[in-house]
Amino acid sequence: MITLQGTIEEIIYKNESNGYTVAILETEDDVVTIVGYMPVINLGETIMVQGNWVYHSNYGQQFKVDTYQAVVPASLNGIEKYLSSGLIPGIGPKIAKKIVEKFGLDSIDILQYNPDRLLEIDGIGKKKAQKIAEAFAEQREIRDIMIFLQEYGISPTYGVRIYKKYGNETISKIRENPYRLSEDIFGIGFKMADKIARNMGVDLRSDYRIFAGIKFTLMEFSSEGHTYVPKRELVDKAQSLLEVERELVEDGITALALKQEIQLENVDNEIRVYYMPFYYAEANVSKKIIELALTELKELDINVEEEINKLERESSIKFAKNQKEAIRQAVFNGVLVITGGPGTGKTTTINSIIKLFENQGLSVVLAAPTGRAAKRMSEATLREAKTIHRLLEYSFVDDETGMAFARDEGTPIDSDVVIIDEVSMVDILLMNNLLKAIMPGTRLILVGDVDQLPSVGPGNVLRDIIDSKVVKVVKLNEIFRQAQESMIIVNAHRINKGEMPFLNVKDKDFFFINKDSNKEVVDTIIELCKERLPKFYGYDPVKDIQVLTPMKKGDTGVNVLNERLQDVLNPKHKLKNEKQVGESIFRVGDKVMQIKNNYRMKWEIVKDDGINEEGEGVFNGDFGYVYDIDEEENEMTVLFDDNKKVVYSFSQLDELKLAYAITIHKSQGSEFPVVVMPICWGPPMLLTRNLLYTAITRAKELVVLVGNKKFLYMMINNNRITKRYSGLNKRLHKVLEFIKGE
Ligand SMILES: Nc1ncnc2c1ncn2[C@@H]1O[C@H](COP(=O)(O)OP(=O)(O)OP(=O)(O)O)[C@@H](O)[C@H]1O
Repeated sequence: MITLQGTIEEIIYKNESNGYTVAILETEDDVVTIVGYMPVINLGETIMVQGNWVYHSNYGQQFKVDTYQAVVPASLNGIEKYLSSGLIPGIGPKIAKKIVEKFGLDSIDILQYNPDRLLEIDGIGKKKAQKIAEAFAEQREIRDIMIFLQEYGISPTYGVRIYKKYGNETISKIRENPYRLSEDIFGIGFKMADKIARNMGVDLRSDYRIFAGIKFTLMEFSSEGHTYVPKRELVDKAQSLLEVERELVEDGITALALKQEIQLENVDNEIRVYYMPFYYAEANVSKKIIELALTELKELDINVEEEINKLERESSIKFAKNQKEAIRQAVFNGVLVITGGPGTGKTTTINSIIKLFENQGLSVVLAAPTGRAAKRMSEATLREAKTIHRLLEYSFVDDETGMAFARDEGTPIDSDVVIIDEVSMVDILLMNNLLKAIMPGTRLILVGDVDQLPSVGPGNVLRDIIDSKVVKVVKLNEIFRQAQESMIIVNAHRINKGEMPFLNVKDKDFFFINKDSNKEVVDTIIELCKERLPKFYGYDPVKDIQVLTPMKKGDTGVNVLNERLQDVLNPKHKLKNEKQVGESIFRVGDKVMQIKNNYRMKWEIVKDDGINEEGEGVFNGDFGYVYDIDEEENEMTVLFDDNKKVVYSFSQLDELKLAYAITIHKSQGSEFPVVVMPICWGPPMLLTRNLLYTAITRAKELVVLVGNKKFLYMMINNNRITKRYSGLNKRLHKVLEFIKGE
């Protein structure tokens, strides 16, 4: 084994996910290429490497690194390069130069032991000095942890996430039970945790392993939307994952049930296995729905039919029979479901219900599951509508508890009527949290289109409640004349009934462009967004047009479409900063979407009058534009709706994705002026009628489908509504029977 020491002059290649690096090392008397797994080396850093010389047929002589250690950089040049590499947020090339000019070879020591002295540098104030000191300390800690993780084959991308979760307890926590990684870290599944554990010598048949494998399998079922899984299926799947005897899995399930981490339930001679939170949620939702439905309401001293006539006169419309029925039932029921497709008058009905109650002096609150849906509800009713999370005052409590809902049984929502829109998107956990905060005697009105895709999270809440028939349901089914003008609405209803849509009717809003190959489809979509739609209809290609696709991967998936659309709609430009994250590039001006809820992310609205507004929370599905990329500070600023400015550190950029194209699943609850969608081959599990229905009902003004009609027909005929294991319907009946004493 040979040892070399030198400074990293250049990083030629680095695979972010596994740490494989090719770099140029300048030693005292030579310049050499080094290759190997070195996840935590940085430009300008001085390192000592151990390994051997190898000969590569294309690249010649190289030094293959087996192990390496960092050495505190010894030269002024080395220190400056190291500090300016972007490793420490707050220090960019300019500040690095100043630090080295001031402190010379002591620079690193000053950062480590005496960061107060940074104040001596022009341009560094107290706040900035503190930020740099913290970042430097964290960087040191991360380095030790990364090296530990690297020994067990964990890539740097995950290393950072693990560190964020466990902090300086990382090493001890993983040593104690490596399987916790699969529960705690987004992106680490059982298989990866298992590999690490096996590397550490954990036994194949250990309890930790069996429990983790069972819980992981159960979570996989829930990520497909199931609230429970039949025990047989769970054992089959967990056994093939764990590769141990069946009895061990069965025993593991019993042990977990005794520890109350899972719940077993015998229904019609089938044992159902629930992950605990879903069990509690399902049980509470059923109890609460029945309780709300049966609680006697404070009677309103009105003649409902007269009120309805009055509302008709005031809004100069004649309600359809079912609209009247919905208004009537809203008065008499603790729980009412109003369902219907697009253009069937849901919004008009809600507006009338709100007016009726408000006229009687009752308070009404409005909410919807996503920020965008809440915004639309607010625009349609001219009243404040919140996200359900906001309504329940979801917020940070303390480090131990994390985020929690402040509104619950103890501090319920203070309102006589609660109306929730887009309920098809609400999963069992959120429904449970919502119902906890609703007092018996409050009227709850759930509005939604049951034919949309079900919630992303587990459960089939709206459908189960409707199918159970235990509460009043009014289905709106008349498409009003005004709505009939729109082919989007007419076709949405046709598709929902399994009929072919009317395509390319002159002067209408629903078009199909025939293209056979995937390449032609993508080329046409690009051309539509860039040229045709802006030119002929005046649409803004980025703001107004949304490309929706069923798929993430493949020729017509979001990744490819985004790359192509970014290329033409926001091309590379020397004045536009860029930042590469994984496979994609963010560029100033790009359209992006937040892909997970981050309740603690700070935003600021900068107003003309100089009084700025501040708040917290950026949510899954929020759209924004890249406003600034600052290499010096390692930060990217995004401008969201209402001019909310949010600053992301580079390490948070995995919360954002390019959004010229998004998946149909991610589009739920949003609306766009124009929807463009590829119609191509894909797995039948995915290409379903309600996926197509959801996509086209997102468009307000224009739909353009591009592809092969064969696949359009295939989607319309594919009425497979993927079965979800959910016990809510049955449970609602059980609770009702119990209360009635049957
Ligand atoms: N009773 C009625 N008579 C005539 N027109 C009506 C009536 N009710 C609603 N409309 C009109 O029908 C159209 C669709 O109604 P509305 O927006 O309430 O439906 P919606 O179900 O909320 O639709 P979407 O889900 O697409 O938002 C609107 O233009 C509305 O003014």
